[in-house]
Amino acid sequence: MRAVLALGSNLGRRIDHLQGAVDALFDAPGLTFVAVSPVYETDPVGGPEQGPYLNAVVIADGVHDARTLLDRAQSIENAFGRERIERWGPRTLDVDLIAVGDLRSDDPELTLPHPRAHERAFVLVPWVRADPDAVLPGRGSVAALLAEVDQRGVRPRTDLSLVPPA
Ligand SMILES: Nc1ncnc2c1ncn2[C@@H]1O[C@H](COP(=O)(O)OP(=O)(O)OP(=O)(O)O)[C@@H](O)[C@H]1O
Ligand SMILES: Nc1nc2c(c(=O)[nH]1)N=C(CO)CN2
Repeated sequence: MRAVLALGSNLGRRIDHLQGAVDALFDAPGLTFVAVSPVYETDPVGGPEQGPYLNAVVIADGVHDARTLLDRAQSIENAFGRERIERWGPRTLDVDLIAVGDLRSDDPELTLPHPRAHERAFVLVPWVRADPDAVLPGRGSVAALLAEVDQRGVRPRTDLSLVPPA
């Protein structure tokens, strides 16, 4: 299956955290790199007052089990010093599973597709750049969803970029 992951960071060396996540995701055998989006600087959505995020999307193939991928995403977050203090609070690294194939799940531990992806410009804008034909299962084309969201808080950082894993 193909998986779409959203990366975010608003603490410390933000771009290094995003690059570290890309590298760590693919550093063990199993996942195949498909694409990485440009990097965007985004106004924080929800939570306490906090600094701007860098956000990007990465796409991987060869996923056999969504739960294993979630475990991997969470251990990568932890390796980058992620502390869970409050909901939607600032973080060194966030790795969210946006979609895994056509899987649908309403398990709170792993909800698929991600329940807020369709309304988040900081996910949809990079995703459509990584895959112009992207479809969010159950909600249709990402390009069409984008027309419904406010994109003003999402700015390209053309001076930054993520390199595909070695
Ligand atoms: N699709 C998903 N991707 C990542 N985590 C998920 C998903 N669905 C459910 N979860 C659960 O959400 C819990 C909280 O995750 P996290 O702390 O990253 O939330 P958040 O990033 O602050 O907020 P949001 O869920 O709005 O992105 C995790 O422990 C995880 O089990
Ligand atoms: N701009 C922006 N805002 C957020 C983000 C994020 O990655 N970018 N992540 C959140 C929880 O997942 C909450 N708010």
